[in-house]
Amino acid sequence: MGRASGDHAASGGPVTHLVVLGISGDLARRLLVPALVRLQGQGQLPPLRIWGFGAESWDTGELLAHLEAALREKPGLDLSAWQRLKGSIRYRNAEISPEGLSPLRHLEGPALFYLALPPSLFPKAVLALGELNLAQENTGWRRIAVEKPFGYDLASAQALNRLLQRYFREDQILRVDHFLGKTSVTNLLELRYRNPSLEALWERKGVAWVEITYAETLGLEGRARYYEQAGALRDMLQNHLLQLLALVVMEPPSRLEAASIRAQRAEALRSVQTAEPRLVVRGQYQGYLEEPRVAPDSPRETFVAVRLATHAPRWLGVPFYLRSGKRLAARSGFIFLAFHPSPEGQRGGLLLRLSPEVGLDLTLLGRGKPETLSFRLGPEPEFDAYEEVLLAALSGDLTPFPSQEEVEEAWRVLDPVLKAWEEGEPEVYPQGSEGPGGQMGILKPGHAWVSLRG
Ligand SMILES: NC(=O)C1=CN([C@@H]2O[C@H](COP(=O)(O)OP(=O)(O)OC[C@H]3O[C@@H](n4cnc5c(N)ncnc54)[C@H](OP(=O)(O)O)[C@@H]3O)[C@@H](O)[C@H]2O)C=CC1
Ligand SMILES: O=C1O[C@H](COP(=O)(O)O)[C@@H](O)[C@H](O)[C@H]1O
Repeated sequence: MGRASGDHAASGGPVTHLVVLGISGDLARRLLVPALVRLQGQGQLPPLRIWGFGAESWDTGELLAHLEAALREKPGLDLSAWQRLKGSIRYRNAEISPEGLSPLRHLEGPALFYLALPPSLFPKAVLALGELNLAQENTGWRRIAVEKPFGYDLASAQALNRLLQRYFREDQILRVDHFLGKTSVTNLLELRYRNPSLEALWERKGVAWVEITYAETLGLEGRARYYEQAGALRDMLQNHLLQLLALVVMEPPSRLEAASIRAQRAEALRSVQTAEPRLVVRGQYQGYLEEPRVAPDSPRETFVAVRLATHAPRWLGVPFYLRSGKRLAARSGFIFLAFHPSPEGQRGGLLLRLSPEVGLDLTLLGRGKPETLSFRLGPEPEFDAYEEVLLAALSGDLTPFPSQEEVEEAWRVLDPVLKAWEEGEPEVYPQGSEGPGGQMGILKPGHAWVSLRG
């Protein structure tokens, strides 16, 4: 690794350092580096110097070959942008410790430290960067991006926040939740903010229940080492799904800007009542125990469903059903607001499609059968979720990053479930199904999950 100080781009502007801890891992290969290449192709990146650290005993050439092989599998990616970007990447095989990261000691200029590491290494990484004084902004801004899951439970998340705050200010800390970078998710906020009339419907008088589902057909994708530690609750529910819930529950922000949006999301999460373990269901797909690197008696859940409630006056008495799982019948992410039934018992609703399609279906009742109007919202997304995350991180826009309070409130909601799950085991469900039958048991009478088969 060469010198890391006093760099200037050919244009004369200061170089931004992007330090990726864990650049040899799956996230970097499949999501972060392709996002960087696309941004490079669109001319969105400042002059960058990328310092990659990983546990593989490679040299820079070997890392580049590994990244390039993955990029070649991505259809439509502009490889000429990769040719321009790759010259700025340097790799080092090092331990995550002050000694291992010591080549960064004399880094000068603005820098983003991105923790693309197993979550168990986050504390070590923060400590190492802090002890090397890399949070100090004497020569340019400094930020740290911490991937999810942020902590393992409430106590570990609080400890990680304390450790971060020993070295970094809150506005230097970026807790990554890539769902907040999805256009389909930002659309939700825009929809509410730009259509104040919708707010009359967006509450208990208009809505009987809310369902938030993120179903995947994918399985472990070679991530057993991580998933065996995490499971569906920590992988999807604590972060992505509770953030979606916050965007539904919150009062619209007074302005579409980071401070206002983060404050409203935090307030919404604060209003959510602590989960009751009897209203949570965990499932495991048949065959999970035979996956490579999975313990033969693993209790890890690949599906979770929960019924939650909030004290927010707007939503008092309205149940929120959240679920996510792997190897289910369909890839389908959506938020469904079920309207109150007609006197004959029929129901309309508003379905916000998040994945794979993005849009909105409004079902209303007439004399015949219910009619559905489908809309697309907004233009084709300009950037994908990780592109948005990287752009925001590099520009210092905190909007897509949950605050300390948001992550801690989300853990507070789920902590009793983690404790209850120290005993018992998940219900097995067939691959390609709607998930474990037990999810029906948490619904209130007359309520139903939206079928994944459409
Ligand atoms: N992969 C994904 O799809 C997503 C991942 N994330 C998050 O991103 C983070 C990283 O995940 P992912 O890339 O999948 O994990 P991986 O296990 O694939 O990669 C982790 C990286 O950390 C390195 N590493 C592991 N142990 C050490 C060590 N002791 N010292 C130095 N480096 C080490 C690995 O090196 P080596 O490869 O050489 O072992 C690798 O570069 C996690 O927080 C995850 O939750 C978030 C969203 C999606
Ligand atoms: O963070 C994660 O998200 C993905 C699902 O998100 P998507 O944007 O790829 O649809 C999930 O597969 C993965 O397990 C989880 O870590």
